[in-house]
Amino acid sequence: MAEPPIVIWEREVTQLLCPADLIPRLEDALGKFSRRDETEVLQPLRTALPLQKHGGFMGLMPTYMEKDGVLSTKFVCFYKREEGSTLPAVQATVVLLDPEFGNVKAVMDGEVITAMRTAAVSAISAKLLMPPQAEVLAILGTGKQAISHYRVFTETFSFKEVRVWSRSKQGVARFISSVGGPVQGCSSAEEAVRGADVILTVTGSTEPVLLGQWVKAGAHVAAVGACRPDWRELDDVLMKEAVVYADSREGATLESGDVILSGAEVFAELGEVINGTKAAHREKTTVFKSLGMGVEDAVSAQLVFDRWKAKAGKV
Ligand SMILES: NC(=O)c1ccc[n+]([C@@H]2O[C@H](COP(=O)([O-])OP(=O)(O)OC[C@H]3O[C@@H](n4cnc5c(N)ncnc54)[C@H](O)[C@@H]3O)[C@@H](O)[C@H]2O)c1
Ligand SMILES: O=C(O)[C@@H]1CCCCN1
Repeated sequence: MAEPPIVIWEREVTQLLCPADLIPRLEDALGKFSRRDETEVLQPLRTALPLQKHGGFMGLMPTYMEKDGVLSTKFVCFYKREEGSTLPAVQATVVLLDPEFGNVKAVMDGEVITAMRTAAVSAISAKLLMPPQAEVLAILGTGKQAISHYRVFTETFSFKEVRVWSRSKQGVARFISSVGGPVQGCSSAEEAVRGADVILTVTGSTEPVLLGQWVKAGAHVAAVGACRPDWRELDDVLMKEAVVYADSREGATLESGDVILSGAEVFAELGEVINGTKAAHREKTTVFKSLGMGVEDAVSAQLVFDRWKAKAGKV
């Protein structure tokens, strides 16, 4: 009889995950994914079940890493929320299974995993693609992803200036008090991004919030929101001018409104740059379109599980 699954929830996941540990594991996972070796990473395109009545979707994100012995699925519900809504935009749970016996080993909070791994992958895109001596970071959006991105980026890089914009002044004020570090609130997205070397779009917007005419030549944009074919964060000018990278070429061409509706070509996956099979055009304006992948959740959940067992003396 298999042991009942352990439950590892938000506080413990937060204590067990840190960017310094996550980033190398995610770089390894992105490279394995882009090699398309099914014994390394088996990750079908996620299922997105429409929750019509509530303006959302339930995503099912299975991943199997045969060589590493990792089997997981993330269940994630994500919604387009109206301004002033107090409902969460994203709710997630990650299940880690034993691939040989099929039993569930652990059930974990997916909020912290999603927030941390998404920010860590954006940081990997910046490591590879931002201009040398990048000094100014601009963040558009002030929610969960904005906070995790602020924390990972300020731990990983040393920017001289960090700016933030939100569609509400209250959002900016809440963000500044949440992060507890140096950041300048801006009254418009244009004010935040003009002259910035790295721009993070982490909004729930379905229309462009970042216009190409505001973006400095050679800047790097990590676009995290707008993960549906008819949702946008970036305008056509930026998508046409930039060299576009993605976590998954298939994900971007089937799920990203910024790619689909602009007709932009995906030049490379981050994993291809990590594997050395595609160039990092740091000298050009670059966009990393992040959709999110199950393999990122799988390696994050395995790290949490390993750390939990070590802490409980169960290695
Ligand atoms: N790429 C990935 O792997 C990944 C992972 C998780 C979430 N996401 C996406 O990232 C986005 C942010 O997620 P979150 O968890 O931070 O959500 P959140 O609700 O915590 O924050 C959303 C932020 O966007 C702002 N916003 C919402 N609608 C807007 C609009 N129309 N114009 C301008 N700003 C607007 C909100 O004010 C808030 O500051 C969502 O679109 C979510 O689906 C992507
Ligand atoms: O990969 C993820 O976790 C996110 C969930 C929200 C929609 C975009 N993808």
